[in-house]
Amino acid sequence: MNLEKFQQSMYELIVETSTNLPKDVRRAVKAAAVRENAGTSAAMSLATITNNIQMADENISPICQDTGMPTFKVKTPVGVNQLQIKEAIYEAMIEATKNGKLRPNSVDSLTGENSGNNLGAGTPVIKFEQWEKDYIDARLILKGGGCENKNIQYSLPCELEGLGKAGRDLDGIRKCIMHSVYQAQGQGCSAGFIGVGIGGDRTTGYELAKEQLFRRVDDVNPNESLRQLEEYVMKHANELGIGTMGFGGETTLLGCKIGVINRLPASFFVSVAYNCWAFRRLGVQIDPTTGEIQEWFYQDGEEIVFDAPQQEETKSESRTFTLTAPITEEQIRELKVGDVVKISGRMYTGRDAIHKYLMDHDAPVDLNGQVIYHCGPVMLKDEQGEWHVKAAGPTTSIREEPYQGDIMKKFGIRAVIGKGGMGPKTLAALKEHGGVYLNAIGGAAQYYADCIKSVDGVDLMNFGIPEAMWHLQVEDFTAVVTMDSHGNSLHEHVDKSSLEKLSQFKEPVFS
Ligand SMILES: O=C(O)C[C@H](O)C(=O)O
Ligand code: SF4
Repeated sequence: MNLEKFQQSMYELIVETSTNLPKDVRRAVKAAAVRENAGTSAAMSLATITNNIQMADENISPICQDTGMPTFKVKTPVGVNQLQIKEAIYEAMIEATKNGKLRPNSVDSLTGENSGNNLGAGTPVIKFEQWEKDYIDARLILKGGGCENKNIQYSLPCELEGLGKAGRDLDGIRKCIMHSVYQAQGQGCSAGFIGVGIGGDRTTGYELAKEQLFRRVDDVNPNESLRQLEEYVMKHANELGIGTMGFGGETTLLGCKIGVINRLPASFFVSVAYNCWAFRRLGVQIDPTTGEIQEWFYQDGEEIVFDAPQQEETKSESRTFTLTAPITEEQIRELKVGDVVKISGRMYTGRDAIHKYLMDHDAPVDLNGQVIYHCGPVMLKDEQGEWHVKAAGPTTSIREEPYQGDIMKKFGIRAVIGKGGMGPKTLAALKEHGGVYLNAIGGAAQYYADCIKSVDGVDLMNFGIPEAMWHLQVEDFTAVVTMDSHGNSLHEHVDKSSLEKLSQFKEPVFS
C-alpha cells in the first residue's frame, strides 16, 4: 500500500469529520429547524446552529471546539498490515491537531497533563476488523465529552423516576430509553441522537450502543420489534418539551438507533450512548493498493441548504441588553430569565481546572465585575507568537456546580456563560451575590469564535490549551439569561415539566 497516500486519506477523513457535518445529520437538523415556531429560543438557537454548520464548512474549522474522543472503525481485507494503518492514523492525528482541526484533547488522568497532540494511553480509539471484501472501510466518529457524560446504563429490573418499575422485557427497555432522553436534559447539546445497546455485559452493551451511531440516521431497523421501538421513541421523546439546548421546544431527539445482542441469564443491561446535535461521523472506502479514497459514506443526496431565517424569525420575543465588563450588581439585578444579553469587551475563560484552582488560590487577574466563560477553545499560535481562536463554544456548566457560587462571591464575578445550566447551589449564590447565568448555544464554536475579536493574554497555560484562562476581547457575544438573581431558573422549570411529561409514558405499551 502507498502509505503516504493512505496517511493523507486519513488526514482528510479527520478534517472532514471535524468540519463538515454529514448530510444525513444535516437533514435531521433541517427538519427540526423547520418545526420550531419563529421567535422562540428554540428557533433562534437552531438558527445559530445551522449558521454555525455553514461557517464550519466555509472556514474548514471545527464545528464544535470539543473534537471529542476520536474513534476509528477500520475494516481491512486479509493481508493488509494493520500496524501500518495504526501508525498512519497517529501521524494524521498529529497533523490535524497542529493545523487546528482537532483540539488537543488527550489528558493524563492522574497528572492532568495534556499530551498536546491527541495521542496518549487509550487515545485515539482504533477498532480493527478483518473482512472478505477487497477494500478498506474506515469510519471515524468524534464524540464530545459533554454528550459522553450523558451516556447512561440501566440494569433491569429497576425503578425509574417518572416511569416506575422497568422490567426485563421490551416495555422495560422502552422506559429506560425514554428516561435516558429525560436525564440528558439540554446538557449534551440537545437535540441529540441516541444509540442504544440491549444486552451484552457492561462493556459490550456500551460498545453496541456506540456501534449504532454508525448507522445512517434515516435507515430502517430490520428487526421489526426494534423498528417499532425506534419509531415510538422518536415520536414520544419529542413530546418531552426539553428542546434545543434544553430551552423547551418541539425537537428533543433527532435520531434513535437500537441494537440487540445476547446477555447472561443474570444480567440485563440497556446502554445508551448520547450524541449531541454536532454528530460528527464520516467514513471512506479506500483502495488498499493506492491508499486513495474511492468513496465517502453518509454524504449522498442533495446539498442541504439551511435557509437564512426570515426577519420575523430572528426577531426575538425577548428583551435585549448590552453589557460590558466591569458589570455592576444593579445591571445584573435588572436581568430576568428569557432576556437576551449581548456582551462586548473583556471576558475570561475558565473551566474545570480553573474552578478547582480558584477555590484555594488568588486569581491571576482582577475578576471583580467580570464575566467568566465556561469554554475550552481551539487555539493556534502564528509565526509572530500571536494566539488565534479557531473554535470557541461553551462547555457544560454543571461540572462547576460545587465551586461556582463560592468563586463568584470570593472574586466578585457578575456573570458566567456556559451551557446546560447549573444547580440549586449556584442559583442561591446568584440571588445572594447578584449574579447571572447566561446560556450560550453549545457546539456553535464557529459562531462564537467570530464574536472574539482578539486574544489579549493567557494565564495558567500549565493546565493545557482547553483549560487555561484566556483573556478574550469580544463583540456582541450573544447568550440567553436562563438563571437570574431573583431565584428563577429555566433549567429547573424545564426539568420539572419534562418529568411530568415523562410520567405520561408510564403505562405499558409493548407488553
Ligand atoms: O469540552 C468541551 O469544550 C465541551 C464539552 O464537549 C461539553 O459538552 O461540555
Ligand atoms: S459542546 Fe455540545 S456540541 Fe460540542 S461536543 Fe460537547 S456536547 Fe457536543
